[in-house]
Amino acid sequence: MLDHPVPEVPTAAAAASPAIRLTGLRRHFPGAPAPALDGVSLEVAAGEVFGIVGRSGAGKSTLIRCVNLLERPDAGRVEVLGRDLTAVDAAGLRAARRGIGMVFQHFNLLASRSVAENIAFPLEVARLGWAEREARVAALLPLVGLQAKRDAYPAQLSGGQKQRVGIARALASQPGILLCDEATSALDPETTAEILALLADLRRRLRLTVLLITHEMGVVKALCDRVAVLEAGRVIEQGRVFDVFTRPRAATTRRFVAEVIGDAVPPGTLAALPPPGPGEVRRLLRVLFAGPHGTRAVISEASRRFGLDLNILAGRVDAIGAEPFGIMALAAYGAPAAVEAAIGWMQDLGLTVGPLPEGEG
Ligand SMILES: Nc1ncnc2c1ncn2[C@@H]1O[C@H](COP(=O)(O)OP(=O)(O)OP(=O)(O)O)[C@@H](O)[C@H]1O
Repeated sequence: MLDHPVPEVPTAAAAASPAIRLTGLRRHFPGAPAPALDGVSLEVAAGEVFGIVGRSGAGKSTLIRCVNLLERPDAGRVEVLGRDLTAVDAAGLRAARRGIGMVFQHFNLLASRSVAENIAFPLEVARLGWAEREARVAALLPLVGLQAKRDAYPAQLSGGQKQRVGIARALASQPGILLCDEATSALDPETTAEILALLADLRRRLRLTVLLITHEMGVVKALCDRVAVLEAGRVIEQGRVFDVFTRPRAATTRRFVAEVIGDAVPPGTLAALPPPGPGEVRRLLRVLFAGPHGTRAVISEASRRFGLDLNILAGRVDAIGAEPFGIMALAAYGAPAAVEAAIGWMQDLGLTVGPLPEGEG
């Protein structure tokens, strides 16, 4: 087990102060037509895993690099564990950076150094003695499952093994905060799942605060407690992963979550639906059930009680963390009053019922 400093029991005030607080960050690269960051404010609580998702060019890399000031914002504050890093001197910044580990998409290992030597590298830079470095490396290798690869060189490792080295190196200085810059984007799906499981395990064991950026909602779903969606340098939506996934507000967020939520209506489905019969309406609905019960029983009971035809266009029962949910796209056919009554009945049961968002299908 890694001899990792266990955080002191937080006082009420300390528990309330975030591990990372970004306020009004702006970064406009010279000559660029628009700012990469355009007033980003975020708080990451101690011990949480916070994901930032966005398309290519949204500003994710710039944002995460601002947290340890690899990138200096033009304006705004970067507070880590209560210290404003934009205001500290070079020595203060070096010390603060030792408390912030970083994992990179392309691993950034030194090819001429063995696994153990790569992991020890930041400790050499920090001028730790040999015995202490050896002890840290010996504790980290089993933690990332690389005991057998101690003396191997990066060229002899798979992508997943390389990233395990990258993670161990990031943890070598026993940081409380881990930044992950697209840590699984260069890996295949199976290896991605292994690395995500490793990060989840390490986060729990070492009580890490994790800030990660990704363009994959699957990563957010697997690992994060909260998520922010970045678009054109701005946060357009943020919240608990469960809430953002099940009730996305922005169109961009809906497109992102559709990848993993699986309630997207297959193309052409709506055009192929029959028209409503005489005296009937057709309502296209999105029904969300958050809780331990399935949606299907509710749907069939609504159909019987209100004499409706309910055509399921897409749907899925899933869970985010320990929170199960069911989500469905429906075409409801029936008398107008009966359709309204059925919607009211489902809402009374605690389901969220709304129109199918524009552009579906
Ligand atoms: N060093 C730089 N000089 C000039 N422009 C830059 C620089 N770094 C980033 N940019 C620009 O800033 C914007 C945001 O880039 P950034 O890399 O932060 O986005 P991203 O969301 O991480 O994208 P990706 O997923 O493709 O890496 C882009 O328009 C990019 O071209």
